[in-house]
Amino acid sequence: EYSHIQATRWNKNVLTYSIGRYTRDLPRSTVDSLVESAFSVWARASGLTFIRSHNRNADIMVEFVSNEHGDLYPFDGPRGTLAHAFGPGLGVGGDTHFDDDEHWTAGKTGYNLLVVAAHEFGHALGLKHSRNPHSLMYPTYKSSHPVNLLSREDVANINALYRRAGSRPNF
Ligand SMILES: CC(C)C[C@H](CS(C)(=N)=N)C(=O)N[C@H]1Cc2cn(c3ccccc23)CCCCCCNC1=O
Ligand SMILES: [Ca+2]
Ligand SMILES: [Zn+2]
Ligand SMILES: [Zn+2]
Repeated sequence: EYSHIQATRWNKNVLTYSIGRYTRDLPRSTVDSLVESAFSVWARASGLTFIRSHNRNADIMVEFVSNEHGDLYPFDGPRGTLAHAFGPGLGVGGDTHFDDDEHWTAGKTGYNLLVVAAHEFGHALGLKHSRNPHSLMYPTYKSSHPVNLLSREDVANINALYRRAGSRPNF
């Protein structure tokens, strides 16, 4: 079990991710593109770069698992908790798990993978929950979010954590 060295933010601008176990609810290519889209939501707002890798020592491991799955946070069957993500750090840091007892979809029925993944990756980057129901980081699932998912508050919070990483100084 990793001794999870919890950090408040990543100390690098380029992060790798790898997808392990998939869900049977969606074609793999659909999962790949929804995960990529969820990362790009945060990339646009933070200046961070996310690169997909195919080995298990990526910064962020993305997996669909159910019930007991090897960390201290077993899932709970259908509904209830939909997913969780560890905050920035070595080893298990950033790792994101989706409860495969949920019905994952790319649309309005079931739980929309893009919406949930974008919320989880917010946690994986170091964001906490927001009390603003319009925020993507609100603690409960909402199927309807604006097209680009992030509220002004989400953008402000990710900017506070990663001041537009990689941007040029304005002189
Ligand atoms: C915001 C999500 C994408 C991620 C969060 C998990 S996390 C760690 N990443 N913040 C989540 O799963 N929240 C629960 C919160 C929740 C709502 N209820 C629950 C009943 C039992 C347990 C949890 C819940 C009431 C019934 C509805 C259950 C289905 C929807 N579940 C939720 O919205
Ligand atoms: Ca569940
Ligand atoms: Zn887990
Ligand atoms: Zn959350």
